Amino acid sequence: MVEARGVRKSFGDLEVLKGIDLTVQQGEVVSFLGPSGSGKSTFLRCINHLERIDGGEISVNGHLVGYRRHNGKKYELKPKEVAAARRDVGMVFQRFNLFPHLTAIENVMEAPVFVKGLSRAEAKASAQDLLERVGLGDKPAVYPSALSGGQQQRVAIARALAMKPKLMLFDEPTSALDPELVGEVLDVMKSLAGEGMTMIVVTHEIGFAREVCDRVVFMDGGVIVEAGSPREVLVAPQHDRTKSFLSKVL
Ligand SMILES: Nc1ncnc2c1ncn2[C@@H]1O[C@H](COP(=O)(O)OP(=O)(O)OP(=O)(O)O)[C@@H](O)[C@H]1O
Repeated sequence: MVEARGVRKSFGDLEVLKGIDLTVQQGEVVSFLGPSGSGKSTFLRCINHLERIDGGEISVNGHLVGYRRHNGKKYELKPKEVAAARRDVGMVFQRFNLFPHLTAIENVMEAPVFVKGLSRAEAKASAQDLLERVGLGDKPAVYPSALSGGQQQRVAIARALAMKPKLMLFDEPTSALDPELVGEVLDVMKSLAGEGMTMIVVTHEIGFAREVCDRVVFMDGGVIVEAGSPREVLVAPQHDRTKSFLSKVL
């Protein structure tokens, strides 16, 4: 589903990604752990066309991110093609990013109506199903300001699912939540994982990484230091940098 080779990215003189290689199979759930500033969010944003990479290649579902190949040559995607490519990918951010002037159901309907051109009735029915799936079937008409952080994040997950993505990216989805609300969001993510969704999750929730993820990637200083099963990386890490990080967070 995701194939990254030698991905490099700098902001000015700051080299944030120094050659990332990663393959994520369909249905796999991969978590990214690492210290603040190690490049985890930047890598996710590169996968979703939110940042342009400076070197290497990423493909999602067989399509090169940012480019298409024709007769062996690479051509930069036009904005319309980028929009089409992004439909394969749903992303959930730390700070929900809901439209404050739209109700929960309108937030979920927005993209299917305006991007996919679905009728409002069709979009509304499937948005209601999605709200039910995230445990908010009774809140369609509520505005974000009247929802808790956990509820807003669950609406954000429903909104990302509304475009029927093949890959879901989560960028620290529980970091902005009060501790008592973290579990309800993780439960929704856990059930998505159980349904076979391919997911990449940047998180500081070690328990989620250990119990739900197929693979854990530890990143530091713009490189993948080690990757493996949750047991390999979290219980018996090989590298001092991983050990030192885990000793601070566990
Ligand atoms: N748009 C940008 N312009 C300039 N520098 C940026 C930009 N985005 C990220 N950076 C820098 O890139 C580095 C990596 O940031 P990134 O957000 O990817 O790290 P992270 O591992 O996700 O950290 P955190 O866990 O704190 O979110 C940081 O030093 C950050 O300040």
